[in-house]
Amino acid sequence: MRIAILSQKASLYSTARLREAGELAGYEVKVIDYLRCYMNITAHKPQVVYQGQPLEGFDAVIPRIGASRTFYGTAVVRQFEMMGVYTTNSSQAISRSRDKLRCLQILAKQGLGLPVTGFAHSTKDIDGLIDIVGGAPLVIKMLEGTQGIGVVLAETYHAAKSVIEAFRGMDANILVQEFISEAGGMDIRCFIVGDKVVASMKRQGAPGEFRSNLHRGGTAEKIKLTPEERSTALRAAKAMGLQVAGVDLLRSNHGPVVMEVNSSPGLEGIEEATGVNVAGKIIQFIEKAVNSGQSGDRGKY
Ligand SMILES: Nc1ncnc2c1ncn2[C@@H]1O[C@H](COP(=O)(O)OP(=O)(O)OP(=O)(O)O)[C@@H](O)[C@H]1O
Ligand SMILES: [Mg+2]
Ligand SMILES: [Mg+2]
Repeated sequence: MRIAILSQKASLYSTARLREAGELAGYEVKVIDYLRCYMNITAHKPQVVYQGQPLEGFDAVIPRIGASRTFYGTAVVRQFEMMGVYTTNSSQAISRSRDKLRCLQILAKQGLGLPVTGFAHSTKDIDGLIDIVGGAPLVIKMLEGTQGIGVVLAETYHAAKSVIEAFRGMDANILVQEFISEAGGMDIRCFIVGDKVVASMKRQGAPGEFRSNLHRGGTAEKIKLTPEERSTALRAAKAMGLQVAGVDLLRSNHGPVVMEVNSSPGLEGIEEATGVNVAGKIIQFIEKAVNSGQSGDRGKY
C-alpha cells in the first residue's frame, strides 16, 4: 500500500508518527506539502501534480490540513477524491468541521448536548444574544480563534456587552456561549478512529484559568470515559462525517456537552498522556478500509 500524508512539514510530531507507523506496517509513506500541490481539473484524467510530477498510484491519503489552510487543503483532498483515492476524512467533512458555527448547528440538530450558544450580526441585538445564553457569566469566542486565543470569560453583563461590542467593532465573528463553570477548567479530548474512541485524556487549565488548552499552560492526563461520554463523542464525529476526529467535551451538570470537533487532531498530547499508539490505530484503520475496497469517492463533495 502507498500512503500520502498531506502535511506542511514532515517534522511535525503527528506527521512523523504517522509516517513511522505506516512504514513499520510495511507501507510506502510519502509526506506531501499540499500547498505545493497543483491540480489539473479535468473529467478524463484528474491529476494532482507535486514538484512537476503527477502523484499517481496512491491507495490512501491522510489529510493533516492546517486551520488557516482549509480552503486550499480541502481542494487538494477533493482532487484526490475525484481520482478515487481513499481519504481518512473527506474534504466535505473537513470543511464542515472547520466552521465552528456550522459544526454546532449540525450537532444541535442531532440532539447532542451543547453549551447553550447564540450568534448574531448586529450590535443592536446584544441584549437579546446575552438573554439567549441565560446572562452572565458567559463565554465569548472568536469563530477563527485557536489554541484558546480569542476565548474570553465575561463575568458580568456589562463586561459581556463591552467585549462583544469591541469584537464586533473590529468585524470579528463571535459566538456567545453559556459558561459551564462546573467543568472547573477541565475538558476531555476523545480521539476517534472509525467507530471507536481509541484514546481519551482530560486537560486541566492552569490555576485560575478557565481554558484548558495545553498552549495556555494546561496539563493533560489519561481519563476513563463514562459510557455516555463515549457515545456522545462517537455520535458527534458521526454527525460531522469524520472518521478520524478529536471531540472535545465538557462535564456539565446536565451530562457531557460537546465544545468542538477537530478534523486534524494532534497526536502528541494524546499519545504522551495515554501511551496509546494512536498513529498505529489510524494506519490499521486505513488498511481495513482500503482492503475492503472503499474509495475516496463517497459520492458527496
Ligand atoms: N462554554 C464554556 N464553558 C466553560 N469553559 C469553556 C467553554 N468554552 C470553552 N471553554 C474552555 O476554553 C477552552 C478553549 O475553548 P475552545 O476549545 O472553544 O476554543 P479554542 O481552543 O481556541 O479553539 P480550538 O480548539 O479550535 O483551537 C476550552 O478548552 C475550555 O477549557
Ligand atoms: Mg479547543
Ligand atoms: Mg479546534
